Order: sequence, then structure tokens, then C-alpha cells
Amino acid sequence: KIMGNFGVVIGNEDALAKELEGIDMWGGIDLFKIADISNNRPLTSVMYTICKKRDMFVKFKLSPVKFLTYMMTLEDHYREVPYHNSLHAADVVQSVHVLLSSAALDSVFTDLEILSALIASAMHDVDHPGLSNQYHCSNSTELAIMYNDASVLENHHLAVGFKLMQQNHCDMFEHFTQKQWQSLRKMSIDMVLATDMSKHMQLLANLKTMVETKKVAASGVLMLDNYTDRIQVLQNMVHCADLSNSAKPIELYKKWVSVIIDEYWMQGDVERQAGLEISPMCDRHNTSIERSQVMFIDFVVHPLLETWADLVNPYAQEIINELSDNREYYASLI
Ligand SMILES: COc1ccc(-c2ccn(CCC(=O)N3C[C@@H](C)O[C@H](C)C3)n2)cc1OC1CCCC1
Ligand SMILES: [Mg+2]
Ligand SMILES: [Zn+2]
Repeated sequence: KIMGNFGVVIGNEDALAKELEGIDMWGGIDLFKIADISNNRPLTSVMYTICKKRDMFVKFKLSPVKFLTYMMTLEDHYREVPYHNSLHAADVVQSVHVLLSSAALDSVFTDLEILSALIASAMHDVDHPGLSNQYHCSNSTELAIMYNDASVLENHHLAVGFKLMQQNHCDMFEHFTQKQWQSLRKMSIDMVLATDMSKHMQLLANLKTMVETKKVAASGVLMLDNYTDRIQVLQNMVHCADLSNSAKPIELYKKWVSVIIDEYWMQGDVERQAGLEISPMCDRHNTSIERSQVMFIDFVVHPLLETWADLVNPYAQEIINELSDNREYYASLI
């Protein structure tokens, strides 16, 4: 019974089935509703449903029970912080699943690359404390010391995500060859490390270069013939998904904005209590939510998603349109 249809035992499978119908569409599912219906297992149910659809259990001889045991353990290690909880991880998994399905990427990536992108997305923020890298580095916290101020959170997410695979009944990759395991591990590490905002400009520059020099087959699919190019597209894909809230239907976007602000303000409260300088946008007594969203879209999200859209042109126009509508919504509130 542990399997159920979506990896979770809830008793109201048909309600969950209904909500998960739009899982192949951009903004097609409401993760806030899925969290309620799935007994607060959005990550496990979304990841199981997608991996089932992509036939990963057969392709890689994955034991569904071990897969679910790992996914539930991973989900349990996401903290109850306002934004960086398992809901956000489920959102990034589903967004990557849709970006991977773009026609321009048809049969471009191998099954192992696809599985690596989904696993990386699932673990990419695990055990996030709700405090940013900047906070950890400014205060030389235990994590900052552990990782020498270098992509502190992202290194931690990876270490936790992979450590949990060694737990009892969580070794879902038991049948992997050494080559498959090393490849999945390297690609997942490269993708999660690329979600560190300090890598954004370099990632975007690489993506722009790929657009300018892109080779497209007669069928219209991208031709990526070396690891550097392949991993750069996968890294940008996960990064786009990580920043994609403002390109989703406005009702979902507004919910993401309210929880991210809660998390920023909680960090600001911690900094104020400790007599530290309050980080940007973290002071609840002095933040313009609308202005900061418009600025973030104009300077970060739009340049990235527009370049992504150029790469998989014309298959991301809907995402760009959604983003523009949402930008106008917040601009009109300023
Ligand atoms: C729905 O709103 C947002 C959704 C996502 C992000 C965002 C920025 C960078 N990432 C990628 C991960 C990362 O690096 N960080 C480091 C830290 C800045 O906090 C981020 C949360 C996580 N994600 C920011 C958002 O709004 C911010 C608050 C007002 C404008 C910007
Ligand atoms: Mg992160
Ligand atoms: Zn994230």
C-alpha cells in the first residue's frame, strides 16, 4: 500500500490524481493544494509521479520502495521554513520536468542525465536553514567554516542529499554500475552548485554564448556534443526552475512572494536581534515588496529566461509572456 498511485498513502488518491493531471504543463499544478492533499508530501508525490511517467523504475531497475523511502527521508530533511521547504523543491522538480520536455530538447538528453536533473532538483535545497549564504559568511557560522565560505548552503544540500542515500533501505541506485553512479553524482553536484546565486552571471554568459553558437539539427533539436555544453544547459535549466516563481500563473506567484518575504523578514529579525546589519529586503519595517519583485524580474529573471527562450526557441514564449504579465502586475502596484 505504501506505493499508492503517487507514492504516498493518503486515502483520497482521486483528489490527488485530479490535482496532478497538469504535471506536464508549466504552472499546471498548484503545489500548495498538493501539499494539503498529499499529507504534506508534495516532493515525494511529485517526484514519484514524474519518475513513473518517465519510466525511470524500469529503465534503472529502481526499487519503488527504496525510492519512496529515500524520497520521504529527503522530504523529512527539508525544514519548516516559509520558502525553502519541500514545496519549493517539488516546484523546482516539476518545473525542470516541463523544461526538459521542450521540443527543442527532444531526445537530446540521456535517461541518466534526466534522472540526475530530477534528483538534483529534489535535493537542491535540503536542510536549508532559511538564512542566506551571505548571512552564513558574514557571521562565520558552523556551515561557513565547514565550507570555507564557498557555496556554503549548496555544498550542504548536496552533502545531506547524498548522505541520506546511504541510510537503511534508501540505496535506490544499488543496481547502478560504478560508471553510472559516478556520472549521476558528478552531474547532480554540478547542477546543485550552479543554483548558488553568485554563479548567476557566469551561467548566463555561458548560456548566451551557447545561443550564439548553437547547432541545431534538421529536426530542430539542439546538438550538444560535449560534457561542458551538456552540463551548462542542465545547470541553466535547474537555475531557471529555481528562479521561475515570477513566470508562473499570478495566483501561484503571489503565494511564493508572500512566503519568500516571510523568510527574508525572519532572517532580518535574527540579524536585528543580534545587532547585525540587516540584509537587503530583510527589514520588515522597510521593504517595498512590489519594487523589489519588479527589480528582480528586470535585472535577473527576465534576462535569464529570455536567453533560455532563445536557446529552445520558440518553445518558451509562454513562459516569457507569463513573466511580462506578472511584471506589469507588480509594477502597477508600485
Ligand atoms: C518569489 O520571489 C523570489 C523567488 C526567488 C528568489 C531567488 C533569488 C535567488 N534565488 C536562487 C537561490 C538563491 O541563491 N537564493 C539566495 C537568496 C538571495 O535568497 C533566495 C530566495 C535564494 N531565488 C527571490 C525572490 O524574491 C526576492 C525577494 C524580492 C526580490 C528577490
Ligand atoms: Mg538554494
Ligand atoms: Zn531553490
